[in-house]
Amino acid sequence: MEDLLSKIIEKNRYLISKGAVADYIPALSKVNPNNIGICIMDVDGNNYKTGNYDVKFTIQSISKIMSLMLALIDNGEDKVFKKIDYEPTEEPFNTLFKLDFPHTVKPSNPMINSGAIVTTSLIKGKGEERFNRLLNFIRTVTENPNISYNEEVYLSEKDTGHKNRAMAYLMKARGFIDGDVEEILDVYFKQCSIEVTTVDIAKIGLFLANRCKLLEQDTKVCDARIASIVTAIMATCGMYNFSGEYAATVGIPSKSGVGGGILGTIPHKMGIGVFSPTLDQYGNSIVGYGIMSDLSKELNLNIF
Ligand SMILES: NC(=O)CC[C@H](N)C(=O)O
Repeated sequence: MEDLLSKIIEKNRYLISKGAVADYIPALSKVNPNNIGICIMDVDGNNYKTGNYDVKFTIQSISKIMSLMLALIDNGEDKVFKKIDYEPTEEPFNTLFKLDFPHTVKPSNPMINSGAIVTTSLIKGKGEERFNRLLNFIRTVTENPNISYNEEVYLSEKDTGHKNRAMAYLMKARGFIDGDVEEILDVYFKQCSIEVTTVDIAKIGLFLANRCKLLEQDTKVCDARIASIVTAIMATCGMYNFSGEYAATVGIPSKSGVGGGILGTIPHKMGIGVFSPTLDQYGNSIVGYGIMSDLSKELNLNIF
């Protein structure tokens, strides 16, 4: 298996130069573009790791599935989806478009930034407590108590996240979010700067695949319904406005982040973590997409 994973990495390495690291968050432009890592964990307890699988990167939008899980635990499905829709969009992840349309009453889905900011606002807790609860939830699911956030990336994003700030204030003005906008944005920026490895995100994928149960301990952290909702939203919205083509060509419910990570989950089977920092025009890892396509074909993982 490791041989196959190494071959897949080498086959896709040429794609590094076809993409670019995210530089709209200045601190992200400093990452080494040449790292490529894969980690796969299945429900039988097998782990396979290759390449730079243990290099840390910022979780970015992959955090949106964790905040969604916690918001669902805190509020229940009905309350959450009163505030955010379940629907895919053909707009990019950072769009403001439609938020001010007269008939719009909520963001399209929790995987684009506007929906994710609303999701974060639904996590219970005051001030630091909200972020700490999310961080602890991520530590529990990854079984990695050392996970923390990257202060430089957090400050860089807080400093330059004008578009996120604009959409958050617009949503506040339109009554889509309650609470203090700056406080909510602060949690959002911090959650995006949490550092993980492919092992950590593969573990999250495995947790979803195992219906919200930690594999080794056989402990149920939350209701299996939450895994079902989150996996469905990953399959339809997880790769932004590339989600349709990705579902048709890869067929693995996945979530990407501009840090270069892609998390895949195959219900009842396995979790996959892939990392390579250069991105395509949608903000998805360009090598990561190549690797996920090859894994899907070689291991027959397409769920559709
Ligand atoms: N696509 C992403 O990973 C976006 C997350 C990033 N922190 C942002 O808000 O722009």
